[in-house]
Amino acid sequence: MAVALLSAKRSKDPNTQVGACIVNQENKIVGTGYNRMPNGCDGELPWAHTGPKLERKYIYVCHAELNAIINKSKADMNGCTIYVTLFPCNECAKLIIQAGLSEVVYLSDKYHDEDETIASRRMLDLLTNVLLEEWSEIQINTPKPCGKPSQKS
Ligand SMILES: Nc1nc(=O)n([C@H]2C[C@H](O)[C@@H](COP(=O)(O)O)O2)cc1CO
Ligand SMILES: [Zn+2]
Repeated sequence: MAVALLSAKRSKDPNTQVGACIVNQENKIVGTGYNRMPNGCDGELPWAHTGPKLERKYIYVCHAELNAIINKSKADMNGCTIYVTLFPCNECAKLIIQAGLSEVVYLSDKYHDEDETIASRRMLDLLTNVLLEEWSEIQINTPKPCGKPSQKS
């Protein structure tokens, strides 16, 4: 989950940064991702979360889970676990299931009562091999940059 949190830090979403990390049965990392615009579209699409539908991020952004699955280094993800900093939406739940992942570990569930989350839970709960766990709060302390302090005359 700490790696998922670190990945989230790369997101340019000004409102919600989400990170995901997929590990195999030996706990080796096989993919990471964060919410971002499709490749090559950075800076061209809106990050707003209000306003007209086509000027809001939602129809463009690739979710962290999608990116982690796409970035995977392993052909087969059966039996893998996905650590994600925010409970998956319905579209990502479908991807997670179809990719053969066995376990979902999440940190925040801030959209618990949204239809997308309810639908996601419904699908994930249907699979007995998908476990949902809540993590206690973890904090990453960003180290101060090393190197010489700039010299002022
Ligand atoms: N599990 C998730 N993975 C994600 O990558 N996201 C992304 C989509 C948006 O970029 C952002 C949510 O924006 P907001 O509605 O909190 O301003 O998080 C959202 C969810 C929640 O469904
Ligand atoms: Zn999603």
